[in-house]
Amino acid sequence: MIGGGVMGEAILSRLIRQGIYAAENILISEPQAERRSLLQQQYQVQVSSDNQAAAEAEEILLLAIKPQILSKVVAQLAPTTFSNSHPLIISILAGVPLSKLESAFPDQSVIRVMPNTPATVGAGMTAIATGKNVTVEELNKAKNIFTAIGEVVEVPEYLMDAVTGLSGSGPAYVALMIEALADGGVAAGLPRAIASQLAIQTVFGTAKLLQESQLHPGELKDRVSSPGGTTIAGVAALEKAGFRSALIEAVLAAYHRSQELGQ
Ligand SMILES: NC(=O)C1=CN([C@@H]2O[C@H](COP(=O)(O)OP(=O)(O)OC[C@H]3O[C@@H](n4cnc5c(N)ncnc54)[C@H](O)[C@@H]3O)[C@@H](O)[C@H]2O)C=CC1
Ligand SMILES: O=C(O)[C@@H]1CCC=N1
Repeated sequence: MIGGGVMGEAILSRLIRQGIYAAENILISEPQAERRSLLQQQYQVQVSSDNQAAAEAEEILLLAIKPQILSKVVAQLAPTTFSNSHPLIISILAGVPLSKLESAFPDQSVIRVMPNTPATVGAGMTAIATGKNVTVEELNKAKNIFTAIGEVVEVPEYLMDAVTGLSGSGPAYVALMIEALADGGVAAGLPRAIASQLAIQTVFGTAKLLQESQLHPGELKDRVSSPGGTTIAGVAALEKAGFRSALIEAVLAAYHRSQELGQ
């Protein structure tokens, strides 16, 4: 793995916990010394400050750096890096298209994925788009990795920026909503800890109910909204504040930023 940050850690921690990879078979190249020691102490993975060491992986090379520095990182790898090894290259970089990845790693199998941070607890959502050199076996290997940390969906590459805007960035939108729900509870007199517990479990429970019942979200909203009751008063306040359009605009803003990052 090149890049041992938030998302890299989310993925490796779950893969180790699920027994998909043994810690000793994972090498993370990461320039921040404090990140290296945290990853080594917490997960017993191998760490290095040398990307070349990580790039010489035998099976999988997972790129988990910021999209803005991909070119710099690739330029620093030896031209002979892949002369003796052909790892499956998996990129989690927002916005970076397969065309750019394949020109950075000519003749290598490249897969573009968009995971998200709930992968840490095995509840991730990952979309996969495959490059032109990828075999069925390699695709299945990538699917197995990301299935171990949550749900997986295969999409055509042109949808990956939309995926990034929704599920890639989505945990931040939901966290913001949970924080605001708890604030509402505190405003109504609840102690912070109880307000947070109520907010988190309400969002978790509603998502679980929708996932298992296959109900349309609008149907669930109607079932909760008793005539003349409390819920419809809250829903009316949300509609007045443009809650829906705010979320739609958030996804679109992140989608457009993902497109920009891929330029
Ligand atoms: N944070 C998230 O929820 C998600 C992030 N991603 C993608 O994951 C990638 C990493 O994002 P985060 O983990 O959030 O960022 P981060 O900043 O937490 O992690 C990036 C890591 O790369 C390291 N780094 C910097 N320069 C480097 C170099 N030259 N060589 C090797 N490592 C270097 C940094 O020290 C840092 O630890 C990005 O491309 C992002 O688009 C994708 C899905 C979700
Ligand atoms: O904010 C970002 O750019 C990354 C990609 C999706 C979630 N975090």
